[in-house]
Amino acid sequence: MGGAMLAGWLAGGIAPESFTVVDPYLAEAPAGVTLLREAPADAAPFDVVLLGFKPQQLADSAAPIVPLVSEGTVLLSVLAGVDLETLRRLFPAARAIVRVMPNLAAAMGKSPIGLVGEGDAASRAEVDGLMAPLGQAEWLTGEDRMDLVTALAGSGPAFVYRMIDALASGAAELGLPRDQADRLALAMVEGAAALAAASPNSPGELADRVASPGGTTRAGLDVLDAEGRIAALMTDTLRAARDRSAEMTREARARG
Ligand SMILES: NC(=O)C1=CN([C@@H]2O[C@H](COP(=O)(O)OP(=O)(O)OC[C@H]3O[C@@H](n4cnc5c(N)ncnc54)[C@H](O)[C@@H]3O)[C@@H](O)[C@H]2O)C=CC1
Ligand SMILES: O=C(O)[C@@H]1CCC=N1
Repeated sequence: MGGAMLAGWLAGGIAPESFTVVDPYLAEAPAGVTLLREAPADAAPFDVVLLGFKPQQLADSAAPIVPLVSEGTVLLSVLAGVDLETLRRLFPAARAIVRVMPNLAAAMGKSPIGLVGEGDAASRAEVDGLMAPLGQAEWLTGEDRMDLVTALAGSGPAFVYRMIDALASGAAELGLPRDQADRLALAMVEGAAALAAASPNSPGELADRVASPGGTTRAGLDVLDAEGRIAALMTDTLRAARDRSAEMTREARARG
């Protein structure tokens, strides 16, 4: 995820020389970006530090980063299920701590981004500026909403990919060659999403616009909508992801 954000920042015109990546395993960093295998022991604190490792690594990986975070540092975390309280306990000096929930489309400047954090208006404006090249950022009114936004914005692409795959599988099952079904399903979703993004109408309205009375689309929508199937499936999917995020938050707190 950190690599996708870095790609988005570089594509947005930020100089590669302004980034330092600390990663013990990453094969290489983009040209001009400094890649270190461990946090530098003697470096001055950074203006912005982004935590991008796995949530389960936080307790072990935080210590070498603590000296890089001072009263002048904005600490950003993309770690799912790690709350502000846990981050503040580990990084007491930070000027501001902000949880950021993007997805991999940040590399193309197309990510939804949920934000929640502490800090003054100046810190928030700084974070808004940093997020601008990555996609559409929105501040959440409470941290309790971050679990759900993690499910929707963070995990959401996987749910959509599963649906594209299911559409192609269904078309293959019904007779199309699989590779052709894959191409047509993907092109259809790309076009439908672009159209919806550019339209003043809601996706719900657009679905009804595609459906001619008594036509093919209505026959298909009737299957999706029967007994609230699609709505219940999506709600259950988001609920499971949201609840796992809440559970991870409790686990991270217990790890300290
Ligand atoms: N994959 C996704 O779409 C999203 C992931 N996230 C969050 O992003 C974080 C990373 O997830 P992914 O990018 O999927 O995992 P990943 O495995 O692709 O990236 C993790 C990176 O951390 C590095 N790493 C391992 N130990 C380290 C250490 N001690 N210090 C510094 N770096 C270390 C790894 O070498 C790797 O490059 C997680 O906290 C996850 O919750 C958030 C939103 C979306
Ligand atoms: O699956 C995960 O836990 C991470 C957070 C959101 C997307 N990937």
